[in-house]
Amino acid sequence: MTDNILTVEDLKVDFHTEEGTVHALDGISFEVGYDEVLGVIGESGCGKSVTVLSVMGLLQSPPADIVDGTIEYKGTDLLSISDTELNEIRGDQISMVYQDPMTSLNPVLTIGHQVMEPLLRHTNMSKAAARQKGIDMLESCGLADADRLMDEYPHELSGGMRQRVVIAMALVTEPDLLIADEPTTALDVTIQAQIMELLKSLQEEFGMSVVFISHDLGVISEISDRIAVMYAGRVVESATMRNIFTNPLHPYTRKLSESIPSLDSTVDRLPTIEGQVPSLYNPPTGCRFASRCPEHLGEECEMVDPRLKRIEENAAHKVACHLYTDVSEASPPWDVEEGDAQAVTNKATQGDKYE
Ligand SMILES: Nc1ncnc2c1ncn2[C@@H]1O[C@H](COP(=O)(O)OP(=O)(O)OP(=O)(O)O)[C@@H](O)[C@H]1O
Ligand code: NI
Repeated sequence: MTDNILTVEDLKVDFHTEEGTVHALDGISFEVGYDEVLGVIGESGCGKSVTVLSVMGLLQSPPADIVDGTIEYKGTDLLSISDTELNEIRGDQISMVYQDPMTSLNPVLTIGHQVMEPLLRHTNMSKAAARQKGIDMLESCGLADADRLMDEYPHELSGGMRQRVVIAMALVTEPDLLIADEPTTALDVTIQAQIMELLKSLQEEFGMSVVFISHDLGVISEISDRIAVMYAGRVVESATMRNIFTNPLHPYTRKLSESIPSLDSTVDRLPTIEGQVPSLYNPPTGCRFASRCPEHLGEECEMVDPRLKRIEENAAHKVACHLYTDVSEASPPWDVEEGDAQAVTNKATQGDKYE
């Protein structure tokens, strides 16, 4: 058993289009622990959806082309198993909630049909048992009168109710990993808060792992244990939620955290980050944030691609930025070989003696 339920390493995805090749993901790496909620954040077009669609095996090829990388789910590389094996896992152990509830619901089938479908496909459950399980799950998702709802059609429901149905469909098989791609964006603020609350309590109840995508750091902070910040097809920082808030390192993350309105703020418009995300047809050589970065160091940032560095000895705080040095490259007193450590200790002890 590995420590993580999901480990994505160096994932590269291109799209071949008439205008050329879009390098949508350029070496994405991240991991999700058991029972952990990973928030993935970044501006529109930075590759959040492509990342999770790769995990789900749902990228259309062509135009998509997974050029490199591995996606390990419980130690199995999802990129190297057969479609049949992937189908077994998808919708049963791993399920996904999409941004727009209407795209995940079939307008001509009843809610009951759709909620029971994953159970009938992935388990040996009888229809009656699947129906009961569906009703229970709709109720867990905060839908009253679930028995009657089972015989209704999607258009008879409000947007918030439909999104609850979609969540119930994703959770009905009690998956080990739930992927939620901006599940509340289409909803108004009050309903959005209720759905977040619901997801949080269901995560605790079922003890599942979650990958939660959003372009809003405020929304994601309510549910995440850890956060991965994406920019232009890369992960630029990853750390615990607490560290992202108290000690954001990447200038892009700092900009994102400045753009969360504080509660007493009188400004109701989010300050946006100046400048444009670079084109992914022909991405810049160095740091992709360089052209917008207030802490730009000059040529190094323009020319040298910053790799993801681990900047703290024990914590898993990683950042891809030339402002920081990897712990393994730095030579602070604690960063010594075991033999040397002994020497340091001896020296210290001797020092004590002579005092
Ligand atoms: N089918 C496709 N053909 C060509 N390019 C694509 C395709 N799908 C995605 N891309 C490109 O891949 C990049 C990443 O897109 P993606 O949808 O993952 O962004 P995102 O971070 O999810 O954005 P949003 O917040 O708007 O949902 C974008 O540049 C997008 O234009
Ligand atoms: Ni998206």
